[in-house]
Amino acid sequence: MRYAHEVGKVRAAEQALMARLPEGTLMRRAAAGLASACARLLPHVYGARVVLLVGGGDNGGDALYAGARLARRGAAVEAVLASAKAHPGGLAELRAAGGRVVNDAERALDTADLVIDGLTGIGGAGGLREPYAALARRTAHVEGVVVACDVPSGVDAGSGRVDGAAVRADFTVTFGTYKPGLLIDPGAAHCGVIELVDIGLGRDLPDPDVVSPWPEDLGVPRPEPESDKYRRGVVGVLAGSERFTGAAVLSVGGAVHGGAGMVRFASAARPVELIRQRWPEAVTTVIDPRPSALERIGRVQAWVVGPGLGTDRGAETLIEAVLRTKLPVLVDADGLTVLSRRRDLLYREAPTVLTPHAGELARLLGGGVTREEIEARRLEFVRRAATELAATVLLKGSTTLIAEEDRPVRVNPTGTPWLATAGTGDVLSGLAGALLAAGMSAIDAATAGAYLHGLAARIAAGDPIDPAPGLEAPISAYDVVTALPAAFRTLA
Ligand SMILES: NC(=O)C1=CN([C@@H]2O[C@H](COP(=O)(O)OP(=O)(O)OC[C@H]3O[C@@H](n4cnc5c(N)ncnc54)[C@H](OP(=O)(O)O)[C@@H]3O)[C@@H](O)[C@H]2O)[C@@H](O)CC1
Ligand SMILES: [K+]
Repeated sequence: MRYAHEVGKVRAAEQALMARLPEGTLMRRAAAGLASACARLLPHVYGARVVLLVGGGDNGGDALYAGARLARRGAAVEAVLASAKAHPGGLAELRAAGGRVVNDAERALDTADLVIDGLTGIGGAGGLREPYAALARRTAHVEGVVVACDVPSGVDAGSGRVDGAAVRADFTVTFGTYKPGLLIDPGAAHCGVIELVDIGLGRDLPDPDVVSPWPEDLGVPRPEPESDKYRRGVVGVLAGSERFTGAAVLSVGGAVHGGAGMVRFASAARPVELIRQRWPEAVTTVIDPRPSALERIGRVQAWVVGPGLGTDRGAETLIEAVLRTKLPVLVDADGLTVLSRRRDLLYREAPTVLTPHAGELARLLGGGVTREEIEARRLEFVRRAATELAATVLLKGSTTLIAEEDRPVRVNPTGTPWLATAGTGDVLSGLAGALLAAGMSAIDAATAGAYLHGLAARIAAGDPIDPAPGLEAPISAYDVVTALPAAFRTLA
């Protein structure tokens, strides 16, 4: 896992450690890490043109000390000061090493091989003011490599929020621990490649607030030689209606390719007929929306309910029946709309996974919360939703977040903008439901489901190893289903 801590906790850990170390030690460690990362990015340090963008806080201090180190190795280092308060010790060290302060930012940036963005770090608050904002914007036209010190300036370190101008870095060298804003969009998209420099915070850091899994953290079960279809998990899918049939096909597709030992599908006559044709491996039952409907379907280990189900009384009856069982349930799409008027159904003993996008979550939370507010403050709202709705909440978006009360929020590292297309959410519901039925915990099934879904989309859209922008192609939700086996194979 990659671990991230809220800014207040980073500061507390830094203070605890600083109290035991000679003054300035931490900044020197940070600057040494930053300078050596920059040196690796340059073909030659000697003779390279390096420009420092320096704000009035310690982030600027780090940049100045790193610049001094590069100057001592023969780089031509120029500093552009955005504030009259630039770190005095750092400035003195840069000058002593042969670096200089310049006023003509345009000229310096035009010819830079490498730019260190030291405008703001964890102390940045709100949208960037001038002249910081103009300098941040100007970095978009730099031909050299842009390296952000700790956090790309203009990105809110705690949340990833970007309010106006922000640096888009090729590399971000961050200190001590990741910050949530480096892992969550739009901030994440401003970081480029992130390198974590250990400055010794280790034992002073508490449990993380946000984590992002590596493939080896996912714990997706593999069938044992003696596994039969029941042991691998039977997932029940209640989806589709006479009017909406496509969502059912996609959800069952996600479940079939999600490793379920068996998929039981129950719905109205038309979607059942379609599933029989498209997914003959599913066991189907035509049901009426009655409280006793589940009895006819047979035994399952987890339920998926909602995609294409409609939002009428019949859909509500089925959702109520499923949520009254003692089995894990994943509710998606129309199921979420029904739940927004029946939140009473959520307070149950067995695990519930909700998979809303921001609009659906706004409806579920109620109280005047808007989609725009959720999109701007996704971390805060996913946490709040997990607590208020007593469920595992997977909030879809350009970075999918997964929250459960009293646990670090998980950030999904896979995905592609091409995933924002109709029907992909239905695939995720079946996939995560199959993982629930296989015995994974709610948060692990949601995390692994989001990971595999995002990776399958990348595989379908283009090159999964080097997804260079421009080389990817549009995908359909069905392409995501088809690419799921390739996504699973990467976990082997
Ligand atoms: N603590 C440690 O031990 C260690 C800390 N380390 C480093 O320190 C960094 C944190 O330093 P920090 O606390 O000084 O804050 P920082 O990020 O430089 O920002 C403050 C400056 O930005 C300015 N500013 C803020 N918002 C603005 C806006 N919207 N628009 C424009 N300006 C704005 C603000 O201006 P002011 O409000 O004062 O006018 C002030 O000048 C951290 O990220 C890491 O790099 C490492 O060396 C490891 C050890
Ligand atoms: K910065």
